Amino acid sequence: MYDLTIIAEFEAAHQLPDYPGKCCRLHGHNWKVEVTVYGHELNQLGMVMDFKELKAEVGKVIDNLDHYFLNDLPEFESVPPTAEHIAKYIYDTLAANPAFQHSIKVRSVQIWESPRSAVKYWPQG
Ligand SMILES: Nc1nc2c(c(=O)[nH]1)N=C([C@H](O)[C@H](O)COP(=O)(O)OP(=O)(O)OP(=O)(O)O)CN2
Ligand SMILES: [Zn+2]
Repeated sequence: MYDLTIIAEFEAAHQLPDYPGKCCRLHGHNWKVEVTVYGHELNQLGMVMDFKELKAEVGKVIDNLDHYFLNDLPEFESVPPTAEHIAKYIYDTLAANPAFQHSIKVRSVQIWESPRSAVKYWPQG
């Protein structure tokens, strides 16, 4: 089995309305996103998947978040845009992509809100 990991970044603002501290105010982060996919079959190039292709698929999801006020997006209408919910949104969107439903699957999505704080999401089971 092979795990492939790529790192992407986006910039976005959010606020956590019920948060008992300064994060209830509008502020932004440079979010770092680590996506890990896995597979055991290698193609004729000796790759599970070209990093370039993986970055492109992740980039399509990140484009939905980049330079937005996350609270305004439909994805965060009923849940707050915490790192937990953002990680799950990226995971679920990638996992719904046919490119990741056969020999290559999404293992986890880790979101870094700052160099000292991260959340990793993967489904149970
Ligand atoms: N589990 C989570 N905890 C917090 C989240 C989150 O999404 N999941 N988010 C926040 C806020 O967004 C806040 O912006 C970040 O808080 P914090 O790490 O405290 O930010 P600082 O840059 O001030 O970090 P320091 O290390 O304290 O300087 C809060 N918690
Ligand atoms: Zn924040």
